[in-house]
Amino acid sequence: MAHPDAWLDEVHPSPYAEQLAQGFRALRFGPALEREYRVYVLQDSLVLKRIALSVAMVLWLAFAALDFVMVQGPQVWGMLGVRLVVFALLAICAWPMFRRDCLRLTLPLSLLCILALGVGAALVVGIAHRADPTYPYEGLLLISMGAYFLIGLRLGEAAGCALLVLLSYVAAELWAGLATPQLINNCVFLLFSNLIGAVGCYLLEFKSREHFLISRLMRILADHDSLTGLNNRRSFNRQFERLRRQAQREGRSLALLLCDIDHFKAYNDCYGHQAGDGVLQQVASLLQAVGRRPLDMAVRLGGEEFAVLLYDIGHKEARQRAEVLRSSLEQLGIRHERSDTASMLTMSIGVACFLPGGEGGFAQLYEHADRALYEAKAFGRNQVVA
Ligand SMILES: Nc1nc2c(ncn2[C@@H]2O[C@H](COP(=O)(O)OP(=O)(O)OP(=O)(O)O)[C@@H](O)[C@H]2O)c(=O)[nH]1
Repeated sequence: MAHPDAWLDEVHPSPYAEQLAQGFRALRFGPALEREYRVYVLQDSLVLKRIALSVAMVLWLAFAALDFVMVQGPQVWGMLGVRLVVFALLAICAWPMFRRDCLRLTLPLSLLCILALGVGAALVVGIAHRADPTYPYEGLLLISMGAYFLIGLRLGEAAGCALLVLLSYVAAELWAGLATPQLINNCVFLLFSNLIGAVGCYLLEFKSREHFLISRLMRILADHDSLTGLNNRRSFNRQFERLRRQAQREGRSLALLLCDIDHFKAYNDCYGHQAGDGVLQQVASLLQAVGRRPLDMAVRLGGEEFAVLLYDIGHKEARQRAEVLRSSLEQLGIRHERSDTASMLTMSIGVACFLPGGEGGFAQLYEHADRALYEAKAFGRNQVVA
């Protein structure tokens, strides 16, 4: 039976596959992936954080109403004062949290809100316990569980907040003069609840990290050809439109090289399909070398047809690059005794260009390059037509 992680071989080398194979029990990736994951978590939990903040504000007001019912005496005004300050702080945090461009602020604001709720609740309990030691303290549990499960914090952040809330509670109870056995009992209860929260939060974060890595790998698998590792037609179609718009915006040109190996059927028939696969991989490496800048793109369109999209390159230079590509395959000297064109494997290339300010879309550029490729084949193969 195949090893359950055998599929990772298909996406090697990839930092996501390597991290998945290495494991992440300490809930930490390598520095670059860790940065990417943190941005992903922030984006992913933004809606959750907004909902949690709205619910917290409503509940906080409901608890304020409950204070009125449960506590008779002047302390209620102190409790309400604390509730009011915390509510005002939540309202101030809510404003940037609901703006579109708030991503940078969401983590510090979430931490501030949960700490304000926790320390505020501990203070309210302390004020109440000075007069009535039977006043419930379990609201603190809700806040700790919210930190662990509700607002999309990572384990370290959630546990840090819950610990500070617990310490504030102890300080408030010492100030209130709560009997030591009751304080110990309450603290043990809160500590055990924190333990359960931390274990649950660890498992959630572990799954979230695993999901992050697997979803990135799935995207790579969906966008790349498994034999050559080049982009496939689907990602080419999608990214072409993005690059075309960028080229138009920046007044740059865009060149498309359509490449087709000559007499590849005959090569397969003569040397076998596996040797043919090896050749496709070698050709892919040549294409990658030609389209190696960040905005270039090397693609396997299907079978023995490839494309290279070159950003910010004019007609003349595109033709030169195509010529380099054609001759680099020739120079590999892969024997092809059944070729009518040459004694070695060759390819034909059609070139077309989008010039700044030019009209037309993908279909038009592709049609021009395809026509040029057809001519290269018709004129005898192993050549570039632009
Ligand atoms: N080894 C291998 N062969 C493939 C793969 N995909 C497609 N092919 C083969 O590529 C060949 C393409 O043949 P044709 O379309 O007739 O083209 P050609 O023989 O190169 O002829 P010209 O393009 O006119 O020079 C077919 O024999 C396909 O079986 C692949 O993944 N691996």
